[in-house]
Formats: sequence, structure tokens, C-alpha cells
Amino acid sequence: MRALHETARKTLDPVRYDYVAGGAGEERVLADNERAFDRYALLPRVLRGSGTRDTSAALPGAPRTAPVLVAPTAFHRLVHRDGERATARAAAAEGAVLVTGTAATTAVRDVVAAAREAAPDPAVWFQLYPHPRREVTAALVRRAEDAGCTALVVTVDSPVFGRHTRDLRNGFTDLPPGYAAENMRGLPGTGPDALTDIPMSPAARWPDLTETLRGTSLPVLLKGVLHPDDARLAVEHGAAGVIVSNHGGRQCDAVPAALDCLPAVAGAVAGRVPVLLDGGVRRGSDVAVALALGAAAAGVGRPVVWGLAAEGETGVRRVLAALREEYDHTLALCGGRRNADLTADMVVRKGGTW
Ligand SMILES: Cc1cc2nc3c(=O)[nH]c(=O)nc-3n(C[C@H](O)[C@H](O)[C@H](O)COP(=O)(O)O)c2cc1C
Ligand SMILES: CCCCC(=O)C(=O)O
Repeated sequence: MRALHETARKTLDPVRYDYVAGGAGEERVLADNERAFDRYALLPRVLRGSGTRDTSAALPGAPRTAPVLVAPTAFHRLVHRDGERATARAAAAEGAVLVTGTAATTAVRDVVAAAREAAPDPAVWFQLYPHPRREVTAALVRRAEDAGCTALVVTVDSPVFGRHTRDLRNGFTDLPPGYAAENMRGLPGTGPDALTDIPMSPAARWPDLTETLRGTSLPVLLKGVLHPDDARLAVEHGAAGVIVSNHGGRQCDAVPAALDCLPAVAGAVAGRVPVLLDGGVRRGSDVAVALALGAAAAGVGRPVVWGLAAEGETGVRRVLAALREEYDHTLALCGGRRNADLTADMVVRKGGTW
């Protein structure tokens, strides 16, 4: 995976590389997301072995899926000509949920069609930036439903867009000519060619979530929850899942690492809906730590984009396969047969005694 990142760094236009690699502010949260995993160690159990393991996870709209999913990342055609189609085929072939979204450079119906080329029953979720105009939000939801998406992910950590330091320095504040946010095409009052066509919704409140939930039969997950009280509210409002995420360090540059928020959120949710985590997941053992601390699955953002940039569909498959194999191996080394065998007592802070 390191090699794919290195290839992507060498191949990509430096401004596009910075768009993907960068974070908000001084990139403190970006760095902390990865470092948080280094503060933990796994404490294996012994003599509980089995020759085979089942690493599948049960998620909304994806009853038997890999424990690693593809977090929504914008504008895949910026890094590879095959764009989201390649990512979709790779995720489907690897049995992983793909979260495509509002800011894709391929229309959601074409993303789902590509996933179906690789697997008969792929799980594609649609990430929604709720639009300030509710009829636009409703039209986006309809497009996702008609395309065959099996869940919605509403991103709630972006009432305003993060200040991406590298992009501001590079003057990269809009899509280059020839690229479009295809899901916005033809919606009332929007065009597809400018980032301003995907405005954030600074006035969004919990009743807006209720309206989104009422307007769809799909399960709805909330992405970007860090506070345990918000996790409780999400469940009370009918969310089908909660994704602990700080947007890969691209929004508020003063929040904790995503992993450090997971135990309290998992405690607040108390098993009522699945809790997922993304941010800083780079190895199979990171997936194991996240699952032991209460996640049902872990999302990866940048590693997938590096795989796509370096080798297209093959590169994304390599990233997902490596994470799956490393996770399976780690589970075996920890004496587990199923994901649920990784429990909170099997994770310790490094440097302490227990
Ligand atoms: C280039 C890029 C684009 C992103 N675009 C979106 C997006 O459109 N919607 C969203 O909810 N999150 C977006 N994210 C955040 C990811 O879904 C995810 O939270 C984050 O990348 C996870 O951290 P990781 O990159 O360390 O794995 C984006 C992240 C990156 C790096
Ligand atoms: C309107 C584009 C949003 C992309 C995004 O979420 C990110 O770059 O972090």
C-alpha cells in the first residue's frame, strides 16, 4: 500500500495530489488520525483457534459484506480516467461496500451499473450533502434510489466547507475544465461544473434529518458524528447507523482523532445500530483495533484513491484485498473466528500496564 501511495505521488499532478492528501488548518487532525492507532496494541487470546474464519459484517443494505468499506471521496476522475467506474468494479469484486456520493465525477446510476459488471448483487451507498434547497436534496435521493443504492449516508460534519490549506495555497478551489459533478446535472437551479453547485447547508438541523428519513425507504447512516450525545440523537431520530469520522482531518482541525471518539460513541449507541469508523485506517491491524473498540466496519478514504491513481481498478482491488487479508491474519493471531471475538479487553493503550 505504501508503494501505491508512492506511485500515486509520483504520477499525479502535485496540485491534485495535494487535494487528496491534504487536510484542514495545520493538518493536526489529519496526522493524529493515523497516530491514534499507534497508541493502541492488541492483546491476543490463545488456544481458541479455528481453521477457518468468517470476517463478514452485517451493515444496513449490505447484510454480508467485508469489514472494510470504501469511504466517500470526491471526484475520482481527477486521479484516473476510469474514475468512479473503476472504484465501483473493484469494490464489488472484493465484496466491499462502496460509498459514492454527491461529489462524484460519474453519475450514481453509472457507478451502480459498473459495480454490477463485477458482482451480481453489489452494495453501493450514496453519500448526501444535504442541499440548502430541499427539492434538490429530494431529487438527489431519488437518483440514488433509482440507481439501486441500498443505503444513504448523510454527511453532518460539513455545515461549512473545511479550509484545506494546500488547496488554498495552490489556488485549487474549483473543478478544472472538463470535469463535472455529474449527480448535480439537470437539478433545479444547479449546474454540474462548479464546486459552488455543491453548497453546504449551514442551517441544517435535526428536523431536516427527519424529513430526509421520511422521504426515503432506504436506511440512512449519519457520517461525521464525534459526540456521544449526537450518536444518541441519531439513533432516536431513526438513523440506521452512525459513522464516527472527522472527514479525514479536512473539516475542524481541533477535534480528536476519529479512533479516540469511537469508544464513547459505541457506548452511547449500545448496539442499537451499527457504528462505523473512518480516518487513519491503513493496515489490517487498524481494522482489528477499530472493531475491538466497537466498530462494525472500518472505512478507508485516501488509500483507495492512491490505489486508483496508481493502477486504476487493479490498484483499488490491491488495497482492499491487502486490508482484508491482513485483517483476517490479525484475527487469527488474536484467537478469533468472527469479528465479534475481538472485544474491548483485547485492546490496550501502549506503554501502560493492564
Ligand atoms: C479527497 C477526499 C475527498 C473526500 N470527499 C468526501 C465527500 O465528498 N463526502 C464525504 O462525506 N467525505 C469525503 N471525504 C472524507 C472521507 O469520506 C473519509 O471521512 C476520510 O477520507 C477518511 O480518512 P482517511 O482518508 O484517513 O481514510 C473525502 C476525503 C478525501 C481525502
Ligand atoms: C463539495 C466537494 C466536497 C468534497 C469533500 O468533502 C472533501 O474534499 O473533503
